[in-house]
Amino acid sequence: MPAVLKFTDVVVVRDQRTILDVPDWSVEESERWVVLGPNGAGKSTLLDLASAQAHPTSGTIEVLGEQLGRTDLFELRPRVGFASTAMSRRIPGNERVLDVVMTASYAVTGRWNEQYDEIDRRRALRVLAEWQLEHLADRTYGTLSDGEQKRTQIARAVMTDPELLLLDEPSASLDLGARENLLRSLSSYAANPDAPAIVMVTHHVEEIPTGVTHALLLRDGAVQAAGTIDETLTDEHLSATFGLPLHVTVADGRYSARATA
Ligand SMILES: Nc1ncnc2c1ncn2[C@@H]1O[C@H](COP(=O)(O)OP(=O)(O)OP(=O)(O)O)[C@@H](O)[C@H]1O
Repeated sequence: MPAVLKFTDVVVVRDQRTILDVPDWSVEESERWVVLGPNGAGKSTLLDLASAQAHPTSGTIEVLGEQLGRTDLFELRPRVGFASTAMSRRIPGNERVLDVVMTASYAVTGRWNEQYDEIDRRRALRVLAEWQLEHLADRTYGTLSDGEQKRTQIARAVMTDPELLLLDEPSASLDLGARENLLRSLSSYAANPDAPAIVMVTHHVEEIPTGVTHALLLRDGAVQAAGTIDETLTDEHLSATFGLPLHVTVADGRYSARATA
């Protein structure tokens, strides 16, 4: 079984500056990764590569066993679920929530003339129910709260039954209750052995759902540490990543961090 994601000697250069340098990183099917790092560390760039939205300047990337640059992206992309604020901005505000989720089957945003099967509709309704959104199926996307929009983005990302799920800051900007509810949903989704491999980006260790197995820490485009979450999310690695002395605590599978000086 090949790795779900494999980066080898990957370098991304923009404006003559190296914004990402990942010599060796792979994600296996059963793994759930969190990618942490300060603003500008290269986290979104990493997800753009993993979702086959961008190519590296050098190095090789294999997504679901297919090497970028040697594969048909239109076949590959539907196999990868991707939820991010950038994707959210492409969703028309007047689109019905059910359609936002259903159009994922056709890799489009904004309903046009596609013919949808009853099977797509039933699946979309099931996915909406799984993410506690069924009561909002007929609402328009633009009228949803931030928390409801985040859930809808994730529902859309899982609609195609992806083999890899990428989440860019799924709980950013949510209030405490909405964040905790979303983290609970993500934890139970991740706990299902049939769930795909997950790579989730966040700025805050408090936003890591229970069940995450691995962590990749980035600073200025470079990997500070990567591996199992308990070996990676240490005081030493986190302090080096964020550039100040930090103390990490874990309680019931949830992490928190605070400055020590
Ligand atoms: N097309 C581009 N041209 C020039 N610089 C770029 C380009 N895309 C990204 N960058 C720069 O690369 C760096 C990494 O950006 P990226 O968005 O991946 O970081 P990030 O870790 O996701 O940041 P944040 O947490 O603020 O979202 C930043 O300094 C950004 O300004």
